[in-house]
This record gives sequence, structure tokens and C-alpha cells, in this order.
Amino acid sequence: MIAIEEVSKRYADGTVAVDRLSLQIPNHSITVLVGPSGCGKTTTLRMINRMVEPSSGTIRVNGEDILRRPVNALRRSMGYVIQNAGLFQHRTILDNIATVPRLLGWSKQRARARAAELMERVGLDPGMARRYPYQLSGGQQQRVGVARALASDPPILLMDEPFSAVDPVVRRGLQEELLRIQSELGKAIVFVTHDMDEAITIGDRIAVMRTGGKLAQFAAPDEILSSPADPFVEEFLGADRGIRGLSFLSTRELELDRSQVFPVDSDWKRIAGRDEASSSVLVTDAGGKPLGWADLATWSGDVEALEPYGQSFEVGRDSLRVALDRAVLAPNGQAVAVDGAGQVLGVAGQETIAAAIRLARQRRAADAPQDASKLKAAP
Ligand SMILES: Nc1ncnc2c1ncn2[C@@H]1O[C@H](COP(=O)(O)OP(=O)(O)OP(=O)(O)O)[C@@H](O)[C@H]1O
Repeated sequence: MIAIEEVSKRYADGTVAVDRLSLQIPNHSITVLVGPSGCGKTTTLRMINRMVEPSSGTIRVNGEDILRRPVNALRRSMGYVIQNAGLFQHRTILDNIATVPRLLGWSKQRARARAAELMERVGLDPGMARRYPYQLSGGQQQRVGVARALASDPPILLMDEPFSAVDPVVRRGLQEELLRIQSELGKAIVFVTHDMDEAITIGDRIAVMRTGGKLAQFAAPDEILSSPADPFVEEFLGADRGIRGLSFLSTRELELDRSQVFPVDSDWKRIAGRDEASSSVLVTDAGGKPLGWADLATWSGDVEALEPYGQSFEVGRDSLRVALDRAVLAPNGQAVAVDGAGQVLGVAGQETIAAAIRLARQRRAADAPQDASKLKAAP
């Protein structure tokens, strides 16, 4: 959809921000630009909507050179979201979102109806429609920024570090929301970030750029993590490269142990008399949800006295990275696996998870070559 061909940008002071960059950015996918500060990510993004004009090279959208299109029409065909949302402070939330439809000549009523629909889509309470931006939290303002960019239903969305100014929990929520919206709308999204974890979470493909505005690698996240193109990319990915790669391995086939899981109304005398080595059991409520760990040698039967189990992971939805994290953090090294309804499916220790990682990697290697661009990171 967006073809960047041999594009360079040299600013008036001689700085070469982007150097002969070529990228094919497909439809219905999220392409993330990452790289160290000053490597030309923002410049690249802004050349796509002509906020910055390239010094040389060509950018085409659906085959058409963007220089042939009137700049205003071009920009209105592309949603643009920036850090801190960049909202109009004197306009209500509803009118902020309705901005582009109004510019396109929609009636006030139609534009506001569209804005209200978008508030719902990005998870904003309709009660906020008449508020002003300063009356919203940073995360809510970012949602408004996304809604505003989507208002005229542009096929392309340009996002420049849109979630960088909010705390990690809100950021995670915004990323999930973006993925959900993308699964419904299927835009061509170009997303700039500094954060490799964010890139892995949301990107279908990642372009790693190096200082001087050159492309270091352009591939699916999984491929970048498993086969960095050169020492620069490897160093940029950091020491957690192996752990991050586990984000692409499913928990679906993880072998779970159910023998240690018992509902709270069990016959504890009989269970305590078992012959098995482990006296540690996971107690669930009557609905099968985890309550905590009990050491049968000492547990009185009091639910309040159970050892906390930490956080569970959801089989199929969460990756082996999450499962391993849960096991590492659990007091007894056992991660609790649940289904979509939060009911316990079993437990898995670090050894079991390590075995699953080895197996998944062997399978991957055996399946190769495969279309890595189809792989998507689980949370
Ligand atoms: N208007 C300008 N005039 C001169 N140099 C500029 C201008 N805008 C950006 N630059 C320079 O171009 C280079 C690339 O900047 P750009 O903002 O594209 O990088 P970035 O990768 O987005 O950085 P960051 O991650 O820090 O936001 C930097 O060296 C920057 O100082």
C-alpha cells in the first residue's frame, strides 16, 4: 500500500535524517519503526503525510506518487496520532473527534454521531463527550487522539510514539485496544516507538533503523528476535532477546499437572494421606477458580491461611513468556494455568515450561521455512 522507494531527507543544516530508505508497507498490517533516538523514525513518518518533503526518492500510496496529490487531501486520507494526543484544548472531546469529518464537509450532526460511535470503539465513556481535554487522564486523551485519527475512516494511520507518555499499565491497555481496533478495521498502520516490547506486541513487521537514517532490518518480530541481521540489531534488542522471543511460543501444548489441584470442599484427610511426595496442593473455589497453595502438612483448612499463587496465565491466549514469568514469580515456582473463564486447568513448573520451550523451538525449526510474517506475538 505504501511504497517508500530510495527516500532520503537532508535538512537545511546538512543533517542526513534518512538515507536511501526503501520499505514496502502492506495494507491491513501494523508496521513499526524502531531504532535509537535521532535515527530518522519521525522524519520517515512525516514524509508519508508530507509534513516533511523528501530530498530525493519517491513515496507511493496505492501506486500513486504522493507528490501528485494535493497535500490537504493526502493528509485527510491519513489519520495521525502523536504523543500527548495533541488535542485542541478549547474543543470538547466530541468536537475534537469530529474535526476531520467537519473539515470534509460533513454536517455537524453527522460528524458528532460519528464521533460518538468512535468514542465507544476506543473504549471511552459517552459521558466524557462534553468534557474538555484537560478534564481527562493522559490515557483517555490518547484514546481521544486515536478516535480523532480514525474519524474519517482513513485507510492509513500514522502513529508517532502515541503511547509513550502514559504509565506501563495504561500503555498495555492502549496497545490491546489498538490491536482490537485493527482486527476490526484492518488499516495500514505505521507506528513509531522506542520500545522494543511495544514493537513486538503490536507489530506485524518491524523496521529497525540505525543512526544516519539507514534501514538495519525489516522483518517479522519473531524473525528479528531469532535472527538479528547484524551486531547493531542484536545490541539494540538487548539482553532479553531470548526471553522476548518466547512471546511467540504458545502455551496451548504445555503439559499441565492436574494432580495437585483440588477444590476447597475436598476430603482433605484422604488427600493428606496420599502417598505422593508433594504435600503442596493448589486449592480452588467451588467454581474451579484458584484460591492459593496449601501445604497439607500444616494447613488448617482455613482459606485465609493459603499461600498466594501469584498471577495465573491463560492457556492459548498467553505465551510461554508469560507462563515462565508467572512460574518465576510464584512462591513455589509453579505457574497456575487457567482457561478463558478463569478456571484452573492445571499447574506447570519451571522445568515443564523449559521443556515446552525446547519442544516448541524444535517444532519451529522443523517447520521452517515458514512465512514468519504470519506469526503474531501473544501477550
Ligand atoms: N527540522 C530539522 N532540522 C534539522 N535537523 C533535524 C530536523 N528535524 C530532525 N532533525 C534531525 O534529523 C535526525 C532524525 O530526527 P528524527 O526526529 O526523525 O529522529 P527519531 O528517530 O524520530 O528520533 P527520536 O526517537 O529521538 O524522536 C536527528 O538527527 C534530528 O536532530
